[in-house]
Amino acid sequence: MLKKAISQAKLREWQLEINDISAEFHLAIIFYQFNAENSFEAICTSHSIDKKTQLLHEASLLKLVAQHHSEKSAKQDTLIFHQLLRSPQGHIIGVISFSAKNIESSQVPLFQPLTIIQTRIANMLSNAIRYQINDLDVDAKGSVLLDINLQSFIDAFDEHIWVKDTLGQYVVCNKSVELAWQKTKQQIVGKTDIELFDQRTADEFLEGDNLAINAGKTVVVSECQEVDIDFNKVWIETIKSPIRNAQGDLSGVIGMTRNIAKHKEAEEQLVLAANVFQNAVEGVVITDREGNITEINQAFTDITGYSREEVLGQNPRMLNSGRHPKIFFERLWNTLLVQGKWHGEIWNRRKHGAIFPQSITISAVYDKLNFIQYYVAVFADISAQKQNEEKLKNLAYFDPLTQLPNRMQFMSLLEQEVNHAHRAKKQLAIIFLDIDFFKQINDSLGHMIGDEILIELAKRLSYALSDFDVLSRLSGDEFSVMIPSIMGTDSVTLSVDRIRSVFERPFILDNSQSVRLTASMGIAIYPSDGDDQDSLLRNADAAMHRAKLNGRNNYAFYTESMTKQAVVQLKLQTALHQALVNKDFYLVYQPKLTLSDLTPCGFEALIRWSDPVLGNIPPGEFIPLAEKIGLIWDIGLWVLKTACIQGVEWLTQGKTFERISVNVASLQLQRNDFVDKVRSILLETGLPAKHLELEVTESCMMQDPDAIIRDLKLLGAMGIALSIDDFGTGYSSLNYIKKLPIDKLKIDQSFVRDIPHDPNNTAIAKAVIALGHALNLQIIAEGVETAEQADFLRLHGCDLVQGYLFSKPRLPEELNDFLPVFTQNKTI
Ligand SMILES: Nc1nc2c(ncn2[C@@H]2O[C@@H]3COP(=O)(O)O[C@H]4[C@@H](O)[C@H](n5cnc6c(=O)[nH]c(N)nc65)O[C@@H]4COP(=O)(O)O[C@H]3[C@H]2O)c(=O)[nH]1
Repeated sequence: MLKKAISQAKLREWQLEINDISAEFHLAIIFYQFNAENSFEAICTSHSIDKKTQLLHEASLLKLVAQHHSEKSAKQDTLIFHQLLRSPQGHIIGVISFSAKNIESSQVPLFQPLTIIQTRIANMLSNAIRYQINDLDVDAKGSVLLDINLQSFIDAFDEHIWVKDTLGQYVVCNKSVELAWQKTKQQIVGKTDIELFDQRTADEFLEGDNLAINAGKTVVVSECQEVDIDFNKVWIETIKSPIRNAQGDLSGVIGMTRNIAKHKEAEEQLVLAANVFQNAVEGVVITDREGNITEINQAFTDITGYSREEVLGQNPRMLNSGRHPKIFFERLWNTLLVQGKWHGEIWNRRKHGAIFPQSITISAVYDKLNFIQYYVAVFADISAQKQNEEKLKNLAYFDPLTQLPNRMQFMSLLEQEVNHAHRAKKQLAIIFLDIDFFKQINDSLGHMIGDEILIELAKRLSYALSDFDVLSRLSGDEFSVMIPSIMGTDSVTLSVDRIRSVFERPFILDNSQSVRLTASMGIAIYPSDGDDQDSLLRNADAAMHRAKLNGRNNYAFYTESMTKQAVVQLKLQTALHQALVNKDFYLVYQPKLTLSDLTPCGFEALIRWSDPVLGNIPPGEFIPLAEKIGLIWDIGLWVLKTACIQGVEWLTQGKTFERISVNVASLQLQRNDFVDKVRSILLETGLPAKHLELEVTESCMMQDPDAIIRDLKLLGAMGIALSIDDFGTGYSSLNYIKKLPIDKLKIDQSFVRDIPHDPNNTAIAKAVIALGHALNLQIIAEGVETAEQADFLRLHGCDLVQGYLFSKPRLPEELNDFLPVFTQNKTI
């Protein structure tokens, strides 16, 4: 893709250059620059180029672009070269295209001028490329003309060059030979080796001659270390080749001795580099500039599991773990292309699927022209290092015995939560827990057993607490719990209760012995008992000590009044759990009447709880608690079933009523099996749906109103009447009221209480009646205590009433006045 447009001024300069070169070499030259759509447009062309040649170039280039810019193509009798022009960072900035005709007749010499042109073009177009074009004499066909004699030619070489005839006499030698042998040409030419050297050396040289003659081709006859005239040790190599005349007869031997020190050095370097490459502990992968793997080392295979054969030609993205987002690799490539190097950590995937972290350095390797040629990545598997770091982190922040956060981690989390609670204006609680008499357990049963108990306790506590609570082991037998975002002391008491339940089961030890434990707890609340993590923990600790003083197996709030409140709450909670089992609940029924003629039309079932110890507890107190501790579902079903059984009993006794209404808590409605439960209770008890009414509160619409509307419609379709209780006290969304399949609105008793004297309540009562009637709903007023209230409601069109004025909620057997008896036998 074209990364940088070339300026018009530069293009004009190149146009002149292109004309110049094409005239010089009789070639067609075009420079293409890609446009934004990544298709190219011709920018500079040589004067001589015709449309046909240009089209030929373009067709061939298009094909090459599709093949990712390979650099040469042949078309018919024309050889077309495409030279990619890259910026020093490796970006393609354009393509220079040039062609020569009649390649059959001038294939070999043509190659050289073309190379020169390529070089020259590259020099012209890229500042990064510096090439010196030699002054070569080029004929029309492009062949290079040389005007030299053999002696001056061989004298130009540093290598020793000589020729011997078939008699073994030297016929030619160059200047280097004279220097090396410390003899003049005249002293050498016409002499044999025996005449020039000692016997051993002469034999050795003759043996080399024979070797080349017998082989019939150029052979290396010796490779050894010698001392040169400057007493430097050098590696030299001697090659010899037989010379034959036009008839094929042997006419002599040509020899050349050359200094191969550089070659040797490079060879040694190569061997060394290859050894380092293969034996490196780090994995090494080399790719070409397109990203195809060209080489890997053994460590790569050891780390990734892939053999050389499996990865050659593949892209390293085959190791991608999917753990890094796209932007990660975009940044990596950006750095690599701009800076030539990238270092960082990457998660890759081994052949067998496991992902692992590696520390990796990727470097771009440039060629002489500063084009990127390869990428080399060197990486180390740092899984072990990561694991160690993780272990160290664990040691610093977690208790090694229980794996719970330690004091340091707890305090840091507490600090964060305090800050959060401060911003959100919320409360949070800290429970400081200490196991009673744990020292005795350690002393009598040993520390191993003590540890076992602590581990088991940590597990039980983690299980009992909610996912949002933070449990930690502070030290020894001290634990702490942070409860973020509490709604008053009630929710803390619930957590305390859950923690206490953990101690109800004995702890079974390895030797099948069992121990019963208790704990003392202290509670501090943010912000009333401390406004930072230190004061909160300190005060929770102080409260725990007070709980211990109060006889252990106990808990205390930092603020004493809270402790009292919590004790009452906990007692109530425990008793409520027992009430269903012990059958301590019963129902009373309050009659509802038609206001116009005061004829009874039904009853509201209301629950009562009579606890043998705590006495009568009003529903206003225990229903919210039952909702909090999740008992409302069971209690609600018990009420519904009991009311239905009562309804059936009245009907079978021939007593008539329109409907019995039952209160439904919003938590009941939120269960998706509520409708099914109602249906099965009606079936089980035999009460016809037309005798049942459900009173729901507005607040039930607060969560998932669509699901609630769907369920209420199902209930309505069954024939059950639905009314909205306490209308006006809460949510009151007309939007939902409009959509709900309800029959009645109930004016809350708080609005009825002061009518007709309180102007606000009077206005609200009138508005609810008007609104309800506008929506075709019946209006019932509850808590009617006075004739004045009844008159007001009648005057303003209220349909139904209930209240102490007519009857208090009563036991079924006390309600005969409100249950007219049918004289005829009637089936239900
Ligand atoms: N001051 C005064 N009060 C009157 C008068 N007439 C009726 N009441 C009282 O007003 C409450 C009416 O029930 P609610 O608004 O549904 O309010 C109920 C209802 O929200 C809840 N509740 C009672 N039974 C159940 C039940 O079975 N299930 C559910 N979910 N909630 C129930 O407890 C609340 C209180 O119930 P209760 O104490 O039985 O109190 C009843 C009833 O005894 C009156 O003229 N003056």
